[in-house]
Amino acid sequence: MTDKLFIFDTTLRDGEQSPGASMTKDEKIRIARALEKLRVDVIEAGFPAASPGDFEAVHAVANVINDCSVCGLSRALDHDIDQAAAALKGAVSPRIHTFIATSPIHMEMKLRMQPDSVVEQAVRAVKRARQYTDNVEFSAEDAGRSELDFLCRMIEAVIKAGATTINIPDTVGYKVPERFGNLIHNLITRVPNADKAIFSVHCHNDLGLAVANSLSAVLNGARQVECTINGLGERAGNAALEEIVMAIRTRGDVFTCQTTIDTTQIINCSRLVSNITGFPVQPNKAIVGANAFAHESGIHQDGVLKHRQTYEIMRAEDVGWTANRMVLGKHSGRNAFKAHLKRLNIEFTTEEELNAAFARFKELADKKHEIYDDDLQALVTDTLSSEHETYKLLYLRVISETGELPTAQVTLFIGGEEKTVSAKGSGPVDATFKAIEALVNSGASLLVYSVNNVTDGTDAQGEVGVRLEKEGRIVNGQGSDTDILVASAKAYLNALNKILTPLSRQHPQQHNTNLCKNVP
Ligand SMILES: CC(=O)SCCNC(=O)CCNC(=O)[C@H](O)C(C)(C)COP(=O)(O)OP(=O)(O)OC[C@H]1O[C@@H](n2cnc3c(N)ncnc32)[C@H](O)[C@@H]1OP(=O)(O)O
Ligand SMILES: CC(C)C(=O)C(=O)O
Repeated sequence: MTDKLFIFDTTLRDGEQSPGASMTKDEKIRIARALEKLRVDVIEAGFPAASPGDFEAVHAVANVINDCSVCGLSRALDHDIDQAAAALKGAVSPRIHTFIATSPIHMEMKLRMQPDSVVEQAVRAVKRARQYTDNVEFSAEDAGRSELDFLCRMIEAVIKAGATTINIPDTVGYKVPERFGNLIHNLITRVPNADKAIFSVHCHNDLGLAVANSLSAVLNGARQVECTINGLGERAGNAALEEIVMAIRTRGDVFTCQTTIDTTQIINCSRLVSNITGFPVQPNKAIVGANAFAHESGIHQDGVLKHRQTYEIMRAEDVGWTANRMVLGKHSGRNAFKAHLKRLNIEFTTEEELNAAFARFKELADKKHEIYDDDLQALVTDTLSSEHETYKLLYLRVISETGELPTAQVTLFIGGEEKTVSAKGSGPVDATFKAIEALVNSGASLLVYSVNNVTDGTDAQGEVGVRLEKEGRIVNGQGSDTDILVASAKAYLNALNKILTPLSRQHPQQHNTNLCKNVP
């Protein structure tokens, strides 16, 4: 007998708390649609009380998703709960998720509240949420460092108040698997009304143990796991959805539960999230890394050729990698192009968008031999995100020679007019950015510049990510092209187009000093 493990995806909420991963409403809708196809059970779409932009984004997601529950996070405060309820209006299955910290350090130092008042506030919050929906989740923030007796008391009280899901977060990623599993076991056996709720876990990856802790909890009775695509999330991130799901599926001999995830959608979701946030997936990342199913050494190749399972415990196709590729190139037509996009779950709402993407595809195919899925994803992101462009690149010429400062000549389309300028810089990218700034004068500062090749070979598309900051607001921009300088200019303009448009979501995090901002 197996039972169901619910998958609660929080890419759009905790994932978005990654410094620099803020998403616009449209980006959240695109990811939510992909998560619906992946068949997650719950999509946590945001924190409606955080900003008007996030409220709108949660509302929009709630109104386009039909096949899974849509959830909004709120503190244990009337105002936050009312905002969450209002944002979720129209959802087929709305869930309000309310939380309050239960560890001594959080209660004393952060909330500055007595434990009794914390229980009272939690009960009040759950009751208020229940006035809006019968699908209410309660989280005991920092449960991983909370005292067991107090946690039992709190959980019993909030279940009695109407919470239907009890989430046990390891908020700071402090637990180790055996202890975390024991905690879940103890809670489920000690709380008298535990059978009236589903126990859930939400693990952070500060010690690289988020997935291991989540799985240990599942072995001890947790039946919901909160996780994110690519493990995105606050600080070192959350448990990676793809790793949890594939571990449960691959080790059916160990786990007595199953998810209802369509695993073939995993790669599409991973690429989409990476593309939108500008956070690349490391090649050796489990399941979704480019090398996860690649074999390089002769002995491994020999083994796989003779019998695949000698070196593979999962099938690449089962998570959405294509085993037999239909090659897309400059001789391909619109139907093949559309078929590839359909497989990637990319849909255009208008014929113009499709035509623009097809024209860009043809341009790219003229420059490189083979177009891979990542190329398409990058190219389409460019097409979809160019809708609201105030600044558009028309022309770029960069001269770089030994012993001389590089010069960039840039022509931009700004508010209906073409404008050209030249500027020198310490490197070709620096010259390009300086020339753009000479025309735009944005006042933004560059926090991060990164380059990745999207596909292999010297004809690969380069994908550039930049992060700009202006008056505390941080945005990411992406651009892709076979010419790294053109990709850099596009990424910079993409970020400028976001930062100079009205604020959709202000991220609380101001700086990320771990990332490099040296510009060549
Ligand atoms: C572990 C997690 O991931 S929790 C979720 C984290 N996500 C976010 O913080 C979302 C983005 N946050 C925000 O936009 C803002 O912090 C807001 C809108 C939520 C609140 O902003 P502000 O009202 O300016 O408060 P600020 O963020 O400075 O401080 C948080 C306040 O909430 C209180 N608080 C924190 N958690 C809770 C809770 N669960 N229930 C009730 N109050 C809480 C704090 O004690 C503090 O109260 P104080 O102002 O009386 O000292
Ligand atoms: C609000 C809760 C679920 C959380 O994000 C955490 O504790 O990490």
